[in-house]
Amino acid sequence: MNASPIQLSGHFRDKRWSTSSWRLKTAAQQPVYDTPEALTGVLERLRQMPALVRSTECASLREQLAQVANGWGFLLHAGDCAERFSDIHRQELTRKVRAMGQMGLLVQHATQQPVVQVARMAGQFAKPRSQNLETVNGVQLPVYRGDIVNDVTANADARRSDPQRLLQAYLYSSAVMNQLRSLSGESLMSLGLGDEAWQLPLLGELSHEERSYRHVVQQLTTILKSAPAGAYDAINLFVSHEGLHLAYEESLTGQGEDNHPYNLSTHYLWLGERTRQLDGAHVEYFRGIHNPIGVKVGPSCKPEELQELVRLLNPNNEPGRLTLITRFGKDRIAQCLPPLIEAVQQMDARVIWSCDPMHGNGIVSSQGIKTRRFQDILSEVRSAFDIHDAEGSRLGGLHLECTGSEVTECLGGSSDIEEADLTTNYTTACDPRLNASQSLELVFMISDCLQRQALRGAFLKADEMRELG
Ligand SMILES: O=C[C@H](O)[C@H](O)COP(=O)(O)O
Ligand SMILES: C=C(OP(=O)(O)O)C(=O)O
Ligand SMILES: [Mn+2]
Repeated sequence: MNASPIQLSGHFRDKRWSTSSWRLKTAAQQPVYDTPEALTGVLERLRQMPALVRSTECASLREQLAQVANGWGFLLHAGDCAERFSDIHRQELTRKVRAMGQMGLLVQHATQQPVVQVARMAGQFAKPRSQNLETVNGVQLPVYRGDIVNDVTANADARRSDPQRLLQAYLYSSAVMNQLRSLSGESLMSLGLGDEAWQLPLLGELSHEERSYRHVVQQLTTILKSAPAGAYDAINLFVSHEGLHLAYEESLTGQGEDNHPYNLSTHYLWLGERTRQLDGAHVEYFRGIHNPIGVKVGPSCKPEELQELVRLLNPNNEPGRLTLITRFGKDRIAQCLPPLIEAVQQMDARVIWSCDPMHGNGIVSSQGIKTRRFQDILSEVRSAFDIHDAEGSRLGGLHLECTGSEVTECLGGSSDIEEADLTTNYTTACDPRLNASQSLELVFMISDCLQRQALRGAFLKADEMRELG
């Protein structure tokens, strides 16, 4: 169901879009290459490469997201902050897919509605940074900008922007896609969902939470064992990455089967908090592609600015096209979110609201390690549900940085990670991720909120059905 178009204000209305029109604008956060001819050659090669996704898959995701925007279902969007070439490893990928699947099952169990799962995977290689330079052991170096640009190792050679990495990023993405496609439709059980996979280390044998978590897992296990194949646990992941490195994104943009332009390297892209300038190159690129897209919204975003972004990115007000991914931090959400919800309501814009409780809750440990507290993450998600409820809106998605193994990057949770534990298994190249048990625990801890919003969705759906007669 399409809503009425949103009146476009301002300068974009008559301007022609092309895959390269972003080049006429200022592009923030782009790497500088010292061998431009090598870059040109690589981009030319990328333009000839096969698509990694079909535009029909992007369109199907858009339709599924339209249901979510209309109040039915939930978007679970999760994965690494920064994928690494060296992490592309069969078993590691299987663990990530299994963890996503388990989170999806918990959401589905709580909501009894479809869960649309989008992984930050198969191309999440480019990172925007707060600073261009950093000092490591007294030496000043360019920052790490993701494996698509340079290497995280702290020396000048590794940190040089290398155009060949664009081709490597494409090839690694295609290897990941290949594994995901080979698993598509398989039963999650086939990835091993025994007791161990569901363990939350330290909830405490007799605590109320442990008992009710056990109960949910038992119910799920019974359902999974008796459900017809694929009914409840089929692996069905879409992939996404931040659309940051515009020359790369341009090279992999082509005509879809419906004749519209699509980014054919991934199903879904999002625009980052640092690159969503209204007159910037990223907004220009994003407005022309037909993939479903997201935009990060942080504390600096003013209501009128958000309205303009919504107009530019979803002028026809199509549900499923645009997700607003808010990331304020647990202490700022109460102040920042309500005026933005009201601004979007005023326009009657059909968007999905998703909560990213990771990027506003970063802290630095006493040993100088980037981390986040499980409790802060949980607190922002709970507040997001409450605020949407109070505003007559609906939280339709959750955006997490997490992984499938037991890393020690975020503090707290049932694995009770303390500052001193952070170095035990800290492997992220950028931001700290929830480990597998912290991710399950987080989703379990918001089951009550999910149930509540699912009920709202069910009422909305019933209204819509009545309207349709
Ligand atoms: O993933 C998000 C950003 O790239 C990351 O938070 C930036 O980190 P920085 O502030 O260390 O540059
Ligand atoms: C860069 C990211 O987030 P943000 O743009 O919200 O800072 C991210 O999601 O990794
Ligand atoms: Mn991040």
